[in-house]
Amino acid sequence: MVKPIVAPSILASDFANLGCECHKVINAGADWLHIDVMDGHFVPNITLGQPIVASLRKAVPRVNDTESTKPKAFFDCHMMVEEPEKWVADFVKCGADQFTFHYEATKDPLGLVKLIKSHGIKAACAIKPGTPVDVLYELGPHLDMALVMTVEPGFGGQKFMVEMMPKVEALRAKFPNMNIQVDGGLGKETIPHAAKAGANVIVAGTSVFTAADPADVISFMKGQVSENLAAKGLLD
Ligand SMILES: O=C(CO)[C@@H](O)[C@H](O)COP(=O)(O)O
Repeated sequence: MVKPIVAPSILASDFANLGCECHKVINAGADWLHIDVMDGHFVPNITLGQPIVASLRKAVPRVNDTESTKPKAFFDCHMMVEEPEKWVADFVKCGADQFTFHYEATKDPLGLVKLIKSHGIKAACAIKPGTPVDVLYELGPHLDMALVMTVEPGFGGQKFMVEMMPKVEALRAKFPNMNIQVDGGLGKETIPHAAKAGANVIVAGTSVFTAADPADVISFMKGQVSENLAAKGLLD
């Protein structure tokens, strides 16, 4: 059983007002914040690192922080970096709740999952569009989440690749109770494909942060995911 989760990608936010931008989408119904970390090597772009995540953590406390009255969120860190092993401890320290590494970036995916979990946070693995889904079959039982990229990683605002949906279907068939995330080009027009295929964690940058009414976009996407999960008997 899984829940619908919408994770706005902060890459599409106004970085000069990052805290307020995050509060805006959390107040509009976002469950997680998706934090795209790019190193200029694994992908041809550079985004943000630990100092920004640490600052954001002060503005957006952890979900289990009962003392703060600020809007809270789960930090879903998507590490588009080479040698992801090197960054686990730093990102745990600056406030990550989940560390998603790329299957293509490591020689020892299972060892990395164990390392991440040994720090007490959740471990997830992403695959690029050209990577076959079956690389995740053995790793799946050890993962908290699998991420099927629906664009080439590196940039926001790209076109959703509907041809990735058979990967999502295959993962949902094998792992009915696992969080399955899709990332890239998701919005009101494309969510029906992802929801039907069985994705339950939806990353959406441009469509949420540039919307006149982010709450409407988030609730539409959650509604689509809920309906499809319910039809499969998997809605938590
Ligand atoms: O990881 C990435 C891109 O590499 C994504 O998280 C995008 O940032 C999603 O942006 P939109 O396609 O929703 O604008």
